[in-house]
Amino acid sequence: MPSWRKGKRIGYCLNDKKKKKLNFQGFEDLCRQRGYEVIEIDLAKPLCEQGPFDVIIHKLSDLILESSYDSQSHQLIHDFQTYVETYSSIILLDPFPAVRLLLDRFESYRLLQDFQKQDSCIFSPPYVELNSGTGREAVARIREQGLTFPLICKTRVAHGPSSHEMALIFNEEGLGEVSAPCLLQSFVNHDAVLFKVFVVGSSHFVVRRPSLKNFPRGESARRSIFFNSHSVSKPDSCSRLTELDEATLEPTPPSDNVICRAMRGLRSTLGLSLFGVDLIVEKQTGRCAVIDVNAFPGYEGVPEFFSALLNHIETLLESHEQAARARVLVAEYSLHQQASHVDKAQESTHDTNLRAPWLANSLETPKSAPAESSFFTFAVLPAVLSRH
Ligand SMILES: Nc1ncnc2c1ncn2[C@@H]1O[C@H](COP(=O)(O)OP(=O)(O)OP(=O)(O)O)[C@@H](O)[C@H]1O
Ligand SMILES: O=P(O)(O)O[C@H]1[C@H](OP(=O)(O)O)[C@@H](OP(=O)(O)O)[C@@H](O)[C@@H](O)[C@@H]1OP(=O)(O)O
Ligand SMILES: [Mg+2]
Ligand SMILES: [Mg+2]
Repeated sequence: MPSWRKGKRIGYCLNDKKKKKLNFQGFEDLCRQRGYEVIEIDLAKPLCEQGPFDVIIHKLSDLILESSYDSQSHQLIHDFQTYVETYSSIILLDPFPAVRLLLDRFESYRLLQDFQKQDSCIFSPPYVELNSGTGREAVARIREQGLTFPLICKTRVAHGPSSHEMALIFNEEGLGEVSAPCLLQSFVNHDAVLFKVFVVGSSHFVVRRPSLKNFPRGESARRSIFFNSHSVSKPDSCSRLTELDEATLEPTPPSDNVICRAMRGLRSTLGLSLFGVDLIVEKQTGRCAVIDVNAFPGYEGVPEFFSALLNHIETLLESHEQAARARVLVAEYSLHQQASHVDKAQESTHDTNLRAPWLANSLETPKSAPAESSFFTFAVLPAVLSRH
């Protein structure tokens, strides 16, 4: 067994629904077969009584969301965060600030807009944020930004049952029915096909799902359509809203190149390992649009999820161990340098019996050490490590 696997403990914290949907027991079994200890974290007990942990997997979106208005949840999240900061070697999948960002569509869509400026391989449809106010203000904002109908209205909060309640709006009158805080996004025709990209570390998996049908572009007299997103884009969704009115060819999935580039960029922009990205292909242009990003999604239709997750964990454990070993070697090298400075100093001060003040404490680092250590880290250490 490699040393980075030996005695390692993987903690997890998922609600019953998530455990059941993922059949998480299968993952526990896989981890135990490879020699890991797996611990289900009980949030009612202090973490220090349940640790130590090398890795923690969680979907604490409910609690993170509640922590902004509920003091008990705030305390739990605060204690959890303090614990992982205290034991900084713990690998947390995923860090709370990165997860928190995805719970707020205002924040995540702003980030997607910035992302498309850096990388034009995908785009994020234009939108306006409505913090408060009436339909009249919504009309003004839409006109100001030059957005055209139809629009899709999404709640600001991106997680939880009510976050999936949406509306399709076809005219200014329909804007009177939206309730802030929400976001109004340009509707992109995409032939009713959604590509869900499920990311696990550096791997990703693409799954095809049903999606909303095409609608004529421009303002129309149609009444707004209210729907729940889970009734249109789950594997077994069966809705009139996903039935195309016209016969069309199957849309071509986004190319591997586009998906790889976009996921690589999003992974580092978001600072997440476990997330899902919803992509659609614009009918008129063939461009690929990102319309949603979810933290730790369902991975439904990805039979490789557990093995990909464990591989990702093992890659992280191995690189953590390498980094720790490198730190030890740098420290040893630094001590060795100090010792040789001592020898030299003793030789040169032998006659007078004088010693440099910093030599009084042999653990004190001489001023030249950082430069030498960094030379050691970048030039010598890789060669040393490759021999270990
Ligand atoms: N800009 C858009 N243009 C066209 N269709 C869209 C757009 N945004 C969303 N949709 C459709 O609406 C559905 C729900 O939107 P979205 O993915 O943002 O909601 P969600 O509730 O966050 O979904 P999830 O369950 O994946 O978290 C999508 O699956 C897609 O069918
Ligand atoms: O079960 P969870 O609470 O994690 O639900 C997530 C759901 O997974 P599920 O498929 O297991 O329902 C995801 O579906 P897929 O993208 O994978 O289709 C997506 O809807 C997320 O937005 C949900 O996260 P939440 O809205 O709750 O933050
Ligand atoms: Mg979605
Ligand atoms: Mg979502």
